Amino acid sequence: MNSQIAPDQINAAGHLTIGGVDSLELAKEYGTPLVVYDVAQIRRQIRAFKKVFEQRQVDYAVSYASKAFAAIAMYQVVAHEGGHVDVVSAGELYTAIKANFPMENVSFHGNNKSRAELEMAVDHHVGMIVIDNFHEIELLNEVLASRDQSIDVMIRITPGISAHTNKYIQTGQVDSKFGFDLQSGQADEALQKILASPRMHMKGLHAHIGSQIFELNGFQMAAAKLVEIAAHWRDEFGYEPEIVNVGGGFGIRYVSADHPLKPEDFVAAIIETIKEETQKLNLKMPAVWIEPGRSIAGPAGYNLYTVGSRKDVPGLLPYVMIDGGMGDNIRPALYEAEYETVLAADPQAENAETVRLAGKYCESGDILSQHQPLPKTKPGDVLAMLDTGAYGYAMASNYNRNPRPAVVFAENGQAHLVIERESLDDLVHLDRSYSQA
Ligand SMILES: Cc1ncc(COP(=O)(O)O)c(C=O)c1O
Ligand SMILES: N[C@@H](CCCC[NH3+])C(=O)O
Repeated sequence: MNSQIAPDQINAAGHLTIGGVDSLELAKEYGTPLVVYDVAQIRRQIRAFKKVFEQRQVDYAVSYASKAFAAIAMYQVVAHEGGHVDVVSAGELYTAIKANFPMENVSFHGNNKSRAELEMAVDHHVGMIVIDNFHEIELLNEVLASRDQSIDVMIRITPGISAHTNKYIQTGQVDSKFGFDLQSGQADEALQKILASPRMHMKGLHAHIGSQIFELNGFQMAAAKLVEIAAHWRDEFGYEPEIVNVGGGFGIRYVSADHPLKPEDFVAAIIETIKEETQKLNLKMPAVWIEPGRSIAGPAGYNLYTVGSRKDVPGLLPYVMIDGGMGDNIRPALYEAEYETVLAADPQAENAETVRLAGKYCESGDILSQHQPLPKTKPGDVLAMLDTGAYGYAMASNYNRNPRPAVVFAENGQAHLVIERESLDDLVHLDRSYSQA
């Protein structure tokens, strides 16, 4: 029995439902592999984050880190819930623009924003640029001057905290490509440059220590560090930040061995730390911004796959092959990420064996799950992999020229196609013939 499946997610036929829609019907109608979001879960999590701030009467923004899953429909849901978003590329910004997302609630991040990206952000009146390096300060000044405009900015600092998570998704340690270093005085220098620019309105400071973090301690240390810098800036430069942005990174449960705090409990503890530290240092309580990606998109997502072939080797775990794989979810291959999977037709069925769920890509590393207990499956059975909503479709590729899956939003018993499945023609539509002499 899978503890992640709530009893009300099983319908009278015994099938898994997502957003009140039968998962087998979804597979039949839209085909597999298919990404399905339970939209109510997205809303619930954004609301839970907002509530933590509202209960404490702290000014805030819940800024969804849209790199976790960016799609017009997703920006629309976040806008409807009153969230902000952070974007990290022209492509994410363009998608937000297409969704009519309120530009004043967009923050633009990135360690190597191009001039074209900064121009796009300025021309669309993006609410906040999170400045990452000295080159960007110069570029942004030039872009603003060329348009006779000004913009709100924050400084991203590297807090010097090594979060306990996969090293590929740590970002707060001293040796990181993101943000201004503290010890060497780079952050102070950046502040002075920005304060000296009449076109940049300095609003606050930002740190993000990494992703899929379970320990509270790292977040509290980062929050305390940000307040310490705020006090230092006040004392040294007469500048007091209005906003402290603590980033995202709140870990979620992928498998039953994971026991993270609720995402909103991480945030509650962070707010308390900021309150205590600002009181100690006699600072005004700043607005607190968070940037959760995974905790909003992850648990809401399900990947549906159809079982195909199978390979049994005596003494080894069988391979059960599915019609997707590393092209729609690179995380197991990249981070040894783990997931749980159930049989869509009977998610609480007795398990009969432990298998490896292998994708269809020409890579031995294309194994989505190394040890998944399942009932005995047969070709044609639909499997639902849980918690795939963050960095799954967002990191999808066309490796082996496989089309990327469709994405469906399910809510109140209704399914809506929000990203079409790529066609074979889509795969070649950028190709041009080469006429050989
Ligand atoms: C600056 C920044 N903010 C927010 C996030 C979102 O992190 P997560 O999806 O772990 O909440 C990331 C990704 O790690 C990030 O780099
Ligand atoms: N893509 C990573 C998270 C990176 C977050 C981006 N800063 C993951 O799947 O876990």
